[in-house]
This record gives sequence, structure tokens and C-alpha cells, in this order.
Amino acid sequence: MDSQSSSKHHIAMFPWFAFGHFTPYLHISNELAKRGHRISFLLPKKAQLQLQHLNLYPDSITFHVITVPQVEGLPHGTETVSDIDNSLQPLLVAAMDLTRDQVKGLLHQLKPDFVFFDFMHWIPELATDLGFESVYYIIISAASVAIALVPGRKVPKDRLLTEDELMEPPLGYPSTKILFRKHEARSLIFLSYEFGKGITFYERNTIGMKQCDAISFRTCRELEGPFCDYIQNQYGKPVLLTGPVLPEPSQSPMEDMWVNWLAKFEPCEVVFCAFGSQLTLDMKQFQELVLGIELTSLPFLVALKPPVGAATIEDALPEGFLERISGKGMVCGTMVPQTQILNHPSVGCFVNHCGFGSMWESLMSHCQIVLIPHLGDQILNTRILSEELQVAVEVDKDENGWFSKESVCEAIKMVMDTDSKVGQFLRGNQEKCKTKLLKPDFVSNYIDEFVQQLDKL
Ligand SMILES: O=c1ccn([C@@H]2O[C@H](COP(=O)(O)OP(=O)(O)O[C@H]3OC[C@@H](O)[C@H](O)[C@H]3O)[C@@H](O)[C@H]2O)c(=O)[nH]1
Repeated sequence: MDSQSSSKHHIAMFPWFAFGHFTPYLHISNELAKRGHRISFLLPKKAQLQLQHLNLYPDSITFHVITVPQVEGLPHGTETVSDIDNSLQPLLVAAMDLTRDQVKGLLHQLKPDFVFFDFMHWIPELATDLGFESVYYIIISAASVAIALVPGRKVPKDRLLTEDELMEPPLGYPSTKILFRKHEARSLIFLSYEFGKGITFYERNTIGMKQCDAISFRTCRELEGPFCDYIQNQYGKPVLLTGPVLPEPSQSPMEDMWVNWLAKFEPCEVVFCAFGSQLTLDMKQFQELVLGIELTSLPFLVALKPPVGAATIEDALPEGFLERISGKGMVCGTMVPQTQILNHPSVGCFVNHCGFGSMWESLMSHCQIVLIPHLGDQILNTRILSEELQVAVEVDKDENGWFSKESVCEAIKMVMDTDSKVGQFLRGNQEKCKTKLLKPDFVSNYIDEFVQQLDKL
């Protein structure tokens, strides 16, 4: 046991019912279980089956099923975000609010010392009755919270924010580089949208953060120190960092299909493109993306969900694409083993959306990084990598937020051409950054320190 803390805790985890949240909550659960703490993980039934393989400490991490009730408009049997269209998320959150008594009963029985939660802003109220400490555990970057979800950002309830208001960061925001551009500011408009009955997205999150005992981020001071300090001041409570909490490298070998295909190429030659678990591209942008990658003449592996309006990824490919790329390119409409692919010697470039998980995985890899963000937090993560750390290149977009195949090709070539000065510069910076992050014990020291801070709560 490598724990440095004195007491062992019982911690309940109650994340938003989406796989982008379950997975990082399970990663931190594994790290805590490894240090001798006991975890009760609240989740719906189907997700339990799908996540079982990620539970590395089944003796210490117990799953407890929460039944999601029916609410009008939510398709029968909905349990997670993966079961519905994104537009129905407010109904799922309303259904999750109705689990309050169920959750209260379970926590009363379990008697945890801590509950980690995110969107269920009523958890701190239960804490007072049941006697646990509540930790708002956030799975996106601190920069994204600092710009959008602090008391200093005024979000009126009776109207939508104007473009100018959305562009303006809250007073005292600690960066002049990590900002939205004009065409991107609208990605924060959802702050005023109703998210559950009679409550906006902004209210739900800020209430949770105001009322909890501590706020916690899956990030490190080296990358986001000023944003964490800013949030600590805004809320006047401890902000605890767990570090990146990356999953342990998979012990099982990559499937033959990938190994055999990648083996055909020279070192660092293949461009790998994936956009996380949630993003569905518009048809036109999907086609520009694959055509832009093809234009580079480099071998490539693209793993994306079928775009809007297409049943399969093959249906969405431009005319003659599959015939032209035969032997040199591979297109896949389902998830692939991303971390293993990134670590394969033939892969040299990672084109991605800069979701928070992919951001850490690209930073730790040997690949050149090309970014095409879409949602709010992905845009700020991209600016951290491209403007602050200068380890990645961002694909150019026009004033409407559209990218062209030429801009995709140009960005990839900028980092992949062997004599490119930009490519060498970014690679040098990435090496320095990686040396810090991959220092022995960097990640585990963060978690040990996090546990000590929990003790102090
Ligand atoms: O084909 C794939 C794609 C992705 N993955 C894995 O799935 C995870 C994706 O996580 P990301 O955080 O990058 O992206 P997601 O889009 O799924 O996340 C979501 O939550 C985090 C936010 O920052 C993102 O904005 C949001 O979209 C990564 O760990 C990645 O390794 C695969 O294993 N295979």
C-alpha cells in the first residue's frame, strides 16, 4: 500500500450519468482504492455492466444501482446521455433530480465520509442531514470553470446573454490568452438554458460549488495554477487537485487488426484522428476533415462517429474516397483503443477535439498535436496547448467557425513536414512538458497529497 495518509475513508461517487463523467470518476476511484480507501459508486444498471472492466479493485469499489425514473418526453428506459439525443439532456437531469430520495436512502445506509458529485447540486443539502463532506469533483479544465461558472460571471435568469457579454471574461479572470474568439463565445449560451426543472445550467453548477465543502479538479498546478487560485478566491473554499489521474496503461495487447495494419508504416508516419465519445460532426465538416487528411498524402486512421444524417461512417464518405485511400487510410465509425494507438511507434500525429481526456493523452504521447475544438471547454483546452504551452497547432476556422480541407491539411503538414521549424519548436516544448508530467511519482504524488487534503477537511 503506498498511502501516506493516516485514515482510510469511505467515499461515495455520484457523477452525472454520462460516460465522459463515469470514466474519470472511476479512474480516481481506482487510485483511492489502491491507497486503501473504500468506494461506493452510484450509477444506473446498464452502465454498471459497461464499466465493470474499468473497476480494478472490485473488493474495494462497490457499484450501487440507481433507478432513473420516467419523466415525460424522455424515451422509455433512458439511463445515460448515450441513450438520448443531446437536446434531451435537460430531461435526463430532471429525472436524476427525482432520484434524490433514493440516493438519500442509500447514503443513509452506506454512511460514507465523503460524497464526490457534479451536476446534482442538492448533494450538499443531504450532507448536512447525513453527516458527510461533499466534494464537487469536476472533470473538465479549471480554465473552463474559471471563465464560465464563477459568481463573478453574471448570468441573468430572464434573458440570454448578448454576444458582447459572452465574450467578456469575468472580472479578475487570470489570462489574456485563454479566451474565446468572437465566433466561439456563443458556445457559452447554454449557461442560461434550463437544465432541470426551473433551474439554469449556470445556477445548478454554481449552487453546487457554493454549497459543497471543497471543489476538486482533475488537473495540476503546473498547467492551471492561476485558474485554480482564481476559483478558490471566487468561492472562498478549498480547491483540491488530483493531478491528471490517467488510467494505468493497458496490460492487454492491442488487437491484431490494429497491430497488423499499423505495422505496415514507417515510424511516426501515420495521422490518427479521433474526437472523443460525444461529438457528432456536421456532414460537410466531416467531409472537409477526411478530405483534408487525405490531402496530406500521409497514411491515416480516422475513428469518428457517423456525422449528422448518416447511418454509417461509410455512407458519409465523399465520392470515391474509400477506393482512393485503399491500403493507405482506414476509417472506423466506432471507438478504437486510443491510448494504445497513440503509443504505437508508427503513429506520429494526433488530430483531436481537445476533450479534457484527449488533452492529457496527447500531452503524454510522442505524437504531434493538431486541434479542432468544438464545444466550450474544448476551445479553452486548445488555447492552453496552442497559446500557453505552445505544444500544438490549432486548425484555422473562418468567422463562422467553419474549417476547410485546406486548413486541415496545412495544420497537419505544419507539424509533420520533417524540415518544418514550427513542428520542431512545438515538439521541443512538448518534450519539456512531458518530461515534467512523466517524472516518476508526479501523478501519484498529486493523489497522495489530495488524500492528505481530504483528511484535513
Ligand atoms: O475512439 C476513441 C475515442 C476516444 N477514446 C477515449 O475516450 C476518452 C474521450 O475523452 P475526452 O475527454 O477526450 O472526450 P469526450 O468528448 O468523450 O469528453 C467529454 O467530457 C470531457 C470534455 O472535455 C469534453 O468536452 C466532452 O465532450 C479518452 O480517454 C479516449 O482515450 C477511445 O478510447 N477511443
